Amino acid sequence: MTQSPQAIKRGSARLWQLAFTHRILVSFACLLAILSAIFATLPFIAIYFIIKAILTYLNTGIAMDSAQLIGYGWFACGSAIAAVLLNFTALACSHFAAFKTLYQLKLDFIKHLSLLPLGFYSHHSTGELRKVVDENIEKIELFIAHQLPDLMGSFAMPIILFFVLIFFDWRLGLATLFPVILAYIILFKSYGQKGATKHFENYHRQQELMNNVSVEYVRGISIIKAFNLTFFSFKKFYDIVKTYRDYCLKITHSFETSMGLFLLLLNNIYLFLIPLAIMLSFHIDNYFDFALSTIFYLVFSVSITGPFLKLMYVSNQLRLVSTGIDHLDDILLTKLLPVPQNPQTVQNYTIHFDHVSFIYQQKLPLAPLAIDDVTFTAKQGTITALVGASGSGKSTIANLIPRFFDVDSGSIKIGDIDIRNMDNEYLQSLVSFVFQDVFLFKQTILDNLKIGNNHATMEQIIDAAKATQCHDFIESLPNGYNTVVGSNGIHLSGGERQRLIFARAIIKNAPILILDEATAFADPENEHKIQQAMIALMKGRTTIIIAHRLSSIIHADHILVLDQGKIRESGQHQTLLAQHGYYKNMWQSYTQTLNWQIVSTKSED
Ligand SMILES: Nc1ncnc2c1ncn2[C@@H]1O[C@H](COP(=O)(O)OP(=O)(O)OP(=O)(O)O)[C@@H](O)[C@H]1O
Repeated sequence: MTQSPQAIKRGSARLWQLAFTHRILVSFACLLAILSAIFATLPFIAIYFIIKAILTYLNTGIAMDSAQLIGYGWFACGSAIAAVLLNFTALACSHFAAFKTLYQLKLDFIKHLSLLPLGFYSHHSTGELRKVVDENIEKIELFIAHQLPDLMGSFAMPIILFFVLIFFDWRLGLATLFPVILAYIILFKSYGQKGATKHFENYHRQQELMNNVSVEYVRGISIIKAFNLTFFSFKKFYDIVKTYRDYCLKITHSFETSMGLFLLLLNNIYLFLIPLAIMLSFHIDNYFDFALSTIFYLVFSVSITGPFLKLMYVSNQLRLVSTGIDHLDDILLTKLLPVPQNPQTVQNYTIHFDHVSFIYQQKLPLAPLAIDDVTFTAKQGTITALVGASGSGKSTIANLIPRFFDVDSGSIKIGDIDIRNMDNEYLQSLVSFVFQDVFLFKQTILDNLKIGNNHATMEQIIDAAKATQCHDFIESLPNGYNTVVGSNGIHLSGGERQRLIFARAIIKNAPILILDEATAFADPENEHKIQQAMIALMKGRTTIIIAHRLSSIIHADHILVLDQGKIRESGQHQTLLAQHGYYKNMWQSYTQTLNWQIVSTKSED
């Protein structure tokens, strides 16, 4: 089912493409649904003949043929049962096809997500992705399993009705069909009205946005409580809910008249039928046949409403599901990073940036360069520190090395090989990335450490844990390395979690380390332990460290001072200080802040 972007159709065309993925099964389901619709009309025909027999008896006194009447009765029952059974089998087939399609689609989606560049996740929240996976794919399943057979039955029904209605008395038939046709003209006109499609699209997008923000809101509830914020102070959420409500109202208002008329006409067909029957009654010769037809049409008109309402409901759903699919495809169409034809491997781990520029929002004409013509070399086994003000481009440089994004110009090489010429899995195996945000899975500590390397021996794991100052606290836990993180009140401090992540990186044993220095957990004991863990981690690796405290990088082999995406100064700590430039100013501000902390602490004493 995985398709090239060009092969993917949009909107309802795409929905049909998906619906008929399992063509034979779905076609069979549709055929059975149509047959079920035909069988569902047969009891009415039997009823016609039963009424005819009764009226003939009342009119002429000729005795009714009871065997024939019972035959009609059995025919009506048999047809109704056949209609139910056919519908049941149609639904069984459509469900089977739907689950198969759903399964494949989810697999494709998850596979695609796993292949997307990691930078994709900085633009898409978990709430958004969850909605796309859960809701839109579920809607497709619902459409194929239920609504498609309904739609086929509902499409077949008007055609069958047309012939049945015209067959007995074409004038009464047209009088019955007239309000139905009028109802649909009114409804489709309102669908086509200016802005209706836009309202639907906006409604859908707003629903998605509300979903994302509500996830954010729930996640941030502790902060709201801690800062004693009221619901209304969480303005973003409130505004989005309000806008969503506005779109709901807009849609409701734009369809309120047409929908009202639609329902009024469909539910009151007799209002057209009876006056016409009265008018015609003055011009007919055979009252008996005419009365019979009129009764038949009055009975039959009641049963027409159901299928037509279903048709309306299913076409609405079709529109919603199609919009949902477009959102799904927007993600499926996100370009994967190009894969090299002849992937290369490296001989050494020196990183070289050659005139690299990068922009995040390429689609925006005036979007600034996050990285602007950056050139530097981080020699194998050395420590390169990135310093600079917030937004100067430190994280961007770090993110470009494992190809979270591809550069817009220039190149990044590891051991003289352009990273775009490497197999992505191979590149990831070369780099350990240690983020500030520490994320541990709700699994055992051992499992969390083994994420670094599933084949690591217990000895290697313990060695890594010892080097990063984790072993002692792990041993003190009730089940040691088999303690589940977050279970039974087991809570790890921020510093402990940070050190576990360091141990995991050591276990991965990648030759390149990208380290986003943690600024939290800076109490003296923890800081000392974290420093020791960091030294163990950096040993022998080509390290790029995003430094937030200048004191931690004074021994770095190379310091890059960034300013607005450009390298403003570079060199070692002492060399940079001797230049009396930007770095010196940063250093002075930094040391002043430290002194201020000491002074203020003293003054408090
Ligand atoms: N995902 C993103 N989408 C769009 N722009 C981004 C994204 N991430 C960063 N930027 C922009 O790119 C520029 C460089 O950001 P970057 O995160 O690299 O800076 P930084 O020096 O690491 O900042 P900090 O120290 O605050 O983390 C900034 O202008 C930032 O707003």
